[in-house]
Amino acid sequence: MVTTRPRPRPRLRPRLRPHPRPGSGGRLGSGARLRSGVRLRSRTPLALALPALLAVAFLLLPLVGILLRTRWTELGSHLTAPGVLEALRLSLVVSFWALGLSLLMGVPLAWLLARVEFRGKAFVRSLVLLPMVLPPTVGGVALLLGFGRRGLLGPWLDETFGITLPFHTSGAVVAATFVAMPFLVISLEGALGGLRQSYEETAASLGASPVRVFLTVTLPMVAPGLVAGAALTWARALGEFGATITFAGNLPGTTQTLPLQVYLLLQDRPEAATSVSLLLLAIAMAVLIALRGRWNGMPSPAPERDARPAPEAEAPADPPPAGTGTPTAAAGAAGAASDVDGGGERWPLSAQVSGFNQLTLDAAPGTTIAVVGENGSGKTTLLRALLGLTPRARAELRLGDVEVTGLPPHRRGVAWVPQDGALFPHLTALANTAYGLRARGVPRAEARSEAQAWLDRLGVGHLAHRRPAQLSGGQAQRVALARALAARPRLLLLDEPLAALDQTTRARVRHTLRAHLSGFPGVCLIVTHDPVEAVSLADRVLVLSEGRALQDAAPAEVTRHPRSPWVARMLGRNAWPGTAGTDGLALPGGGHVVTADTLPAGTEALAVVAPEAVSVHRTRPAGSPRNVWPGTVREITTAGSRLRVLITSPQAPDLVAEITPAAAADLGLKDGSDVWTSVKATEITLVAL
Ligand SMILES: Nc1ncnc2c1ncn2[C@@H]1O[C@H](COP(=O)(O)OP(=O)(O)OP(=O)(O)O)[C@@H](O)[C@H]1O
Repeated sequence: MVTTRPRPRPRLRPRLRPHPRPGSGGRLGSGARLRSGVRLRSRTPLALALPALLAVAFLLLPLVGILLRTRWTELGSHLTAPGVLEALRLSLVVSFWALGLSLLMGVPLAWLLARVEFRGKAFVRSLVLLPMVLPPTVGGVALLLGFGRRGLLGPWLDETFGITLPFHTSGAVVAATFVAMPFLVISLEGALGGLRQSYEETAASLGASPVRVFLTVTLPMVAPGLVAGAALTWARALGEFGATITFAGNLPGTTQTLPLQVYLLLQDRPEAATSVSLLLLAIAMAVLIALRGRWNGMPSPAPERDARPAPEAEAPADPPPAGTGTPTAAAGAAGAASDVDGGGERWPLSAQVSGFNQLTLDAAPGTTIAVVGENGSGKTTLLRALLGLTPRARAELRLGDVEVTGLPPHRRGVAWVPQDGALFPHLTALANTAYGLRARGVPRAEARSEAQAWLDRLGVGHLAHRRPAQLSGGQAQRVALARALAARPRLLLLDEPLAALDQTTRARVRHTLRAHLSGFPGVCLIVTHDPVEAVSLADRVLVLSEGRALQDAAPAEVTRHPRSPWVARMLGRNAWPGTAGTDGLALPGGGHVVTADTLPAGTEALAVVAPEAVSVHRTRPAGSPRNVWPGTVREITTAGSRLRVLITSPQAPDLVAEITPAAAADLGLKDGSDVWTSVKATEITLVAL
């Protein structure tokens, strides 16, 4: 029998990358373009192609009519006629005012619709859409009844501000805003809906107020949607006719915009009307071409850029503990360390969690707790409760002397590193890392030098000026960690911090992480599915089951005495539940395990066996231990330099043995081989459940 340390089961997780900016992803339509520039052509059924072509012709013909009937020689004189120029000026004034008002009111409205749950949301959304489907003249009548002289608000506007909207340019602005604002709201709401909230939540956890988050994270990230919506809104306002003429009238120089001019010219000088129509048509086409389909959610092909991640940076072989570092990093890092702990302040954790999670958590500063549990056991909910981000669980939370329970997420001092890091894609690694410091009001230069020091300490200082899309998964993860540590939190929450890394990088980053966590003056919670991570990084392992703490103990204790078969298997052990008898454990299927330990008869317990304690034989071992079972090899997998062999038996639960490849070759093991397994009674630990 060969002994070795238990190894984690290999995990099959996709390598995560920083998420692309919304609107920069690709969608392939029919005739999609491949990288090589080759177009995919599919056979189009004639029954669909013909009406589609008819539709194109139907849309195209009027435009061709304008182009053919335009008197090109007179175009200049038509467009520079005083009346036309006046109408153009007015159109520009009205459309830009309408755009401004739409931005002012429409952006917050889109945010509200996308981010806040409230009663009557469906009604508000319908209200936003209404001007798009309402005949504009009906819109004009409605505006008269709302804001006209004898409308609901008109007399008050007149008496209080001396404003009379009808027959005034402001009336034309109101009419244009009424019909154009929906384009902005719809476009922006769509963009906000496509933006993962973890960016905004992470920004809040770094100390940014909701308004700051909106201005520095949300808006830049939805910029393409916002620009597209704004352009459409402006174009719609520029072309507005029906509501304007009904509500504001057709007064030259006051409310007579270009579309109204076209209407007038058509009666007396149709050729001039054609020229002005051509101008409006050209403007509309220019806007649509500039947007290239972005307004309906179809992204335009992004310009090719070098988004290749940098090669994985060599982390310092032995990273310095907190407060020390390379000469360049030392000054900033030392400053950072002293700032982090607020001049020596340390942050013990005391939390009482209710709701889906029901547990009490107390930990001294500097403690790292690995949070483990099956899928759905409440790990993420626990973190979100501590952040104050979920109504599903509530944490009465005290960090040091500060009672943070009633504080909003951005004032808690609880930094969160989500699984994918959620680096802000529009900021460099340096600006990402400085984000939390800037949110706390640290001057720009100081924040940047401190951020650079943190990046240096995490071994990614040379990537400071890269955007997240140009970082590998491991580099991005380290930047995310630097960003969280730089924010000087009182509690650090890491959600599977190493999940995105390959095995080699994982070992290196784990080493770096351990060094930095040892200098952290608060408590750190790490959600993990990786037993090596749990055992090597944490001082305590908190096992969750259905939101409750199943076990909260030192890693060695959890490994030796796992309180559930799941924990035992996660830690790479065999675990058989059963009922204690006089000399071991009676298994539910009728089998029996003889153990050296004993428990009071009738106790529900687990028999825990390390895989390397299981011996495999081709024939029944003579004079062997009392736990001997026949079995069949069902699966052989590698675990580092060793092999894990899954053996099933009619007389015992499934068993995993770990042996060397040489031993497996000697035994001639393969799938389906008949074998005997044996385990010494002294190698079995009994754990009462
Ligand atoms: N927003 C929600 N509304 C309702 N139920 C939810 C919501 N989010 C999570 N849940 C449920 O709460 C339970 C705990 O979920 P949670 O995401 O905290 O589990 P987890 O331990 O983090 O799981 P995993 O390992 O799969 O990430 C699950 O049963 C899940 O289905």
